[in-house]
Amino acid sequence: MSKYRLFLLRHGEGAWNKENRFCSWVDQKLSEDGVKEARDCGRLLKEQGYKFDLVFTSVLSRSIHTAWLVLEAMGQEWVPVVKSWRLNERHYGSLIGLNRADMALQHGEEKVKLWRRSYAITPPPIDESHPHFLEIYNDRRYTTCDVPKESLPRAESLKEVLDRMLPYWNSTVVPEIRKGRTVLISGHGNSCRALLKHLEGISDEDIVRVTLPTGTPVLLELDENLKPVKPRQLLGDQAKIQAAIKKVEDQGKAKAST
Ligand SMILES: O=C(O)[C@@H](COP(=O)(O)O)OP(=O)(O)O
Repeated sequence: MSKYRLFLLRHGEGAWNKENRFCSWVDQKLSEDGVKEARDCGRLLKEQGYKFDLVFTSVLSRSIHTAWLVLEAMGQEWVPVVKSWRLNERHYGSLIGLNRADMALQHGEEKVKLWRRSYAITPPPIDESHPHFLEIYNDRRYTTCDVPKESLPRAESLKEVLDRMLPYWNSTVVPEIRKGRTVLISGHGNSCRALLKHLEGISDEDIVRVTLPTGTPVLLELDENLKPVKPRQLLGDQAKIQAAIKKVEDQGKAKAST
């Protein structure tokens, strides 16, 4: 029987989602469409009668703004929002800023798919020569982390995302769920995939086929051991959701960027 409800959400479309560039730890804002997606998501959740007690976000603006817009559309702006770098998007290393379709032309679609969706493959790390290195590592938000700046990742596989997220999940999120609080995690494509893998016990092979569209709430009904009692539900128009998933998958197809 379902005891708890947990909602996962990949933020609304960001500016670099639109440009098909790996965004990761670069703090891009939501696009106009992304703002609309977040508002629509809040309206849908309100229509369906859901109420949140607590929202968790990463320290990236696109996840925070999405949470704000969802809460505003629901008329639940008072709900506390808690932020942690441990919910950040996967660190895409030296791929950050690069166009996926260009990468597929240069390295092949299979390689890009492995970088994007495999469990244990870590992309090449970022170094000081990368155009976005200083922007990320000199950002004040990363002085507030529970690890020294030098220990922050320089690239991550999905497994490494789960490794840094799980301590936070177990110490901070789980106790709130166990108190009976309805939690929304306004996160990212890969941080949500990592959590889904953990909660649903998805194998390393099967996680490759899990892709999340932007701005679409995922409802998990959990038992007292926080195990799902039924398949995850992506809320909204199912045909539109399938089209949005395909669009994200197709971002890795070879095509010269304009
Ligand atoms: O880092 C990014 O560019 C995307 C994920 O990219 P893919 O894994 O889909 O390539 O993360 P998000 O938009 O959810 O923050």
